[in-house]
Amino acid sequence: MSLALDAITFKYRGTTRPILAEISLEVPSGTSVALMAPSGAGKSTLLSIAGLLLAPDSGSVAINGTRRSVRDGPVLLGKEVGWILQSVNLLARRSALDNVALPRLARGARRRNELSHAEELLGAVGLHGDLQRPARKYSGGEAQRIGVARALMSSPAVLIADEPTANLDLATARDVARALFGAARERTALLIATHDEAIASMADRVITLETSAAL
Ligand SMILES: Nc1ncnc2c1ncn2[C@@H]1O[C@H](COP(=O)(O)OP(=O)(O)OP(=O)(O)O)[C@@H](O)[C@H]1O
Repeated sequence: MSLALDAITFKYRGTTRPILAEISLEVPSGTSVALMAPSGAGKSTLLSIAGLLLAPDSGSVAINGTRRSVRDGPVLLGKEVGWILQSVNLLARRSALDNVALPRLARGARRRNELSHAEELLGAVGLHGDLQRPARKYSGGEAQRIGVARALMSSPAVLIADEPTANLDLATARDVARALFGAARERTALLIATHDEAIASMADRVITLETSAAL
């Protein structure tokens, strides 16, 4: 079991009722779960808890069977836990290959191996050809694909995607999502929040959060 949330309850300070109450879900390795909910229902909050950025009031998070807390977050972030957000923040002047490989190179990995792994992952998300072009020359959809490859570079046990296609037009968003699901399959446990039903339907399972009257 790669990601397991058990009875997560969370309330923001100053609010009266929990935004999340007793939420449990499991994302086995190699599978995906899409989280859908109306705006404000707590998707990002739940993702932050799953990604060890925010401590729940009660309940637990386990990654690969080991219970983890926010204290583990800084160590596991970008390694066992990968993130993909709405904006991808690439290094504009560095190549697509460098953007994907740099986090690993910065940790002392061997350049040749890492560049070849980066090329394989960029291929898995549909980017082929000249990967030496600076990142600023890629379109929004292509940049987000580079972000997906970058997040997969450290072979994270868990990949958390918070509305990763929200800044793209509908057709591009769905293409990028297809690439994301394809590349993540068999590599990681993917938990993705989205408002787009077509994207959610690409996941192995869809979970809908009910709106909580938190405030
Ligand atoms: N730091 C905070 N302090 C107090 N309330 C917060 C804080 N962050 C978020 N909230 C509130 O908690 C609720 C859930 O927010 P969250 O961002 O998790 O929702 P969401 O489902 O991801 O929404 P969206 O789809 O619009 O991104 C919202 O009502 C939000 O205003």
